[in-house]
Amino acid sequence: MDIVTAQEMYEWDRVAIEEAGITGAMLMESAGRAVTEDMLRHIKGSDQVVVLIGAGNNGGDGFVIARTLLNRGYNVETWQVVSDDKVRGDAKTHRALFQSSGYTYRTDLDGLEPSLERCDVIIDAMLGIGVKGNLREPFSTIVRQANVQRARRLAVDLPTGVPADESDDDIDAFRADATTVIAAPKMSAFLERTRPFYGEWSVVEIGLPVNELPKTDRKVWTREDVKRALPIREANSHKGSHGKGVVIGGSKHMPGSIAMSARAALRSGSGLITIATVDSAIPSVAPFIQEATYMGLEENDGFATGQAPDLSGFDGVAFGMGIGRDPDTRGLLEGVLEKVEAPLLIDADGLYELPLDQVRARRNPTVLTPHPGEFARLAEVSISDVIAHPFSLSRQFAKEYGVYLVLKGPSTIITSPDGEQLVDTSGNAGLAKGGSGDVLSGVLLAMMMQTDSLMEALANGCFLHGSTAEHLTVEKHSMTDLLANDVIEGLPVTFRTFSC
Ligand SMILES: NC(=O)C1=CN([C@@H]2O[C@H](COP(=O)(O)OP(=O)(O)OC[C@H]3O[C@@H](n4cnc5c(N)ncnc54)[C@H](OP(=O)(O)O)[C@@H]3O)[C@@H](O)[C@H]2O)[C@@H](O)CC1
Ligand SMILES: Nc1ncnc2c1ncn2[C@@H]1O[C@H](COP(=O)(O)OP(=O)(O)O)[C@@H](O)[C@H]1O
Ligand SMILES: [K+]
Repeated sequence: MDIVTAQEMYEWDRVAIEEAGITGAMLMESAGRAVTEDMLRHIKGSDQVVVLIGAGNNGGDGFVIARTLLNRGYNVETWQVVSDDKVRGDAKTHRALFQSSGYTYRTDLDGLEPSLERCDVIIDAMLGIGVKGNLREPFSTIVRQANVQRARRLAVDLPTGVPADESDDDIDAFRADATTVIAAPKMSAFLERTRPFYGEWSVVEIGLPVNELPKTDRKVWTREDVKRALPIREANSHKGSHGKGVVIGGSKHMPGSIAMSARAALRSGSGLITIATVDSAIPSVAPFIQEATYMGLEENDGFATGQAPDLSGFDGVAFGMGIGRDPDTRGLLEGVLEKVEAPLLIDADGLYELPLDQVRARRNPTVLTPHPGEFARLAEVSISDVIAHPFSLSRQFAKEYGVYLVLKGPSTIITSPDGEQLVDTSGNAGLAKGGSGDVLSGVLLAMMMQTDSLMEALANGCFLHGSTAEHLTVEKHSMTDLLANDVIEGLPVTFRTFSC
């Protein structure tokens, strides 16, 4: 499923209208009808519905929605919140259709608040992708009034006040319980600051000529994508067919991280996993992971040091989990960056003082898996910049350093060195705990060794990790008590949902 910016959406509309010959009014009719159909899940026959209509085409959709609901016998009050002369083009056409169907709308805004207080459902068709900057009156007052009502709040395309794209503006917007998105999700549905305004969202098809539309290089990675792309275990496979991987990390006082990464990699189908860690950590880790083999690293004061060991013969390497930030570890990291020819994943403390020039110089794939704080440090920007502009900063960074970047968060954005982006929305706040990232690194390492497409491998890994947290918090745990180790032990159920 493509993710669009406002500009890309306008281009799709242009192609539909100018090249495919679908009229704007026709598109608005199908959009309004498709949105109504979707919204009916949230509307009961006895509900009093208020439809709020603005000046642009989002408002035009609102006239179609109001007419469709009225035609079907629902109780609807329709409010155009701008003066008549502001409504133009296709929206004006649909207002005329609304009126010629025998329906009336109100514009006396003094009476709006009591209506909002009385109603059961508020449909927001005030502003869509055309919003610019902070809300002006009367929108800001109406949004404030709507947001405090007990009524269910449903938004058309996107909640009024939420921009479609990345933005630095403060957000004052309609707080939807659910949003019916037209044709394709907009970037803001995945951004930390704007995503909560959407509530639960769904996408409706509106009759755009899908095969003629310019492709975007940004997509949501869905369960169907995972089903198609997950590696299949052939009946006659042997352990070598599924990857021989090594996880390098851990320190005397942090032996747990590397154990979790290794265990997650094994649970995710790796053929063989070697744990490379400081000698002093091996006795505490080994009893818990008998399936792994071990490689001792030289240590100084409990931290790994010395040269990189011989890592030829491995199909994948993950570096950094629990390795600590001791300056003496740097030589080991530099050796790994220089010598490893297999795909190399770097996470956690491995990202702390990462020599980016050396990363750029690598001829083989490098995957970096930062959370926003780690990425801000790597890209030399503030965390609030990362939160506001994760798509563009990720793309810029991945292209500049030639890396696969997995920027973690409630929506995880995976970017290839040529700028293609996949977004994983699985997971929940149960994962906001120490150790979740270590588990993810293990799952990703296993996936990287079992498929030719690194992008698909990374997206599959993120999805498996996140959807395991989702099913565990439904069936067995709460978001409060869920631990990283629970996620590892929950992976088998996730895999089983894909294996039949
Ligand atoms: N054929 C199509 O294109 C289709 C489009 N579709 C639908 O159209 C929607 C996009 O429509 P759109 O481009 O008309 O923009 P939209 O968001 O309705 O409003 C623009 C108006 O808002 C105003 N305004 C802006 N910022 C403001 C602010 N801060 N505070 C207050 N006012 C502000 C702005 O005023 P201006 O700044 O120009 O004075 C202008 O009057 C899209 O989301 C989808 O729902 C579907 O029907 C499918 C077919
Ligand atoms: N609120 C959330 N919703 C969905 N996923 C989340 C949420 N919080 C964290 N995660 C996921 O949990 C993992 C946390 O990784 P990271 O921050 O590196 O954890 P740690 O450093 O504690 O191991 C990432 O995969 C991230 O996407
Ligand atoms: K809207």
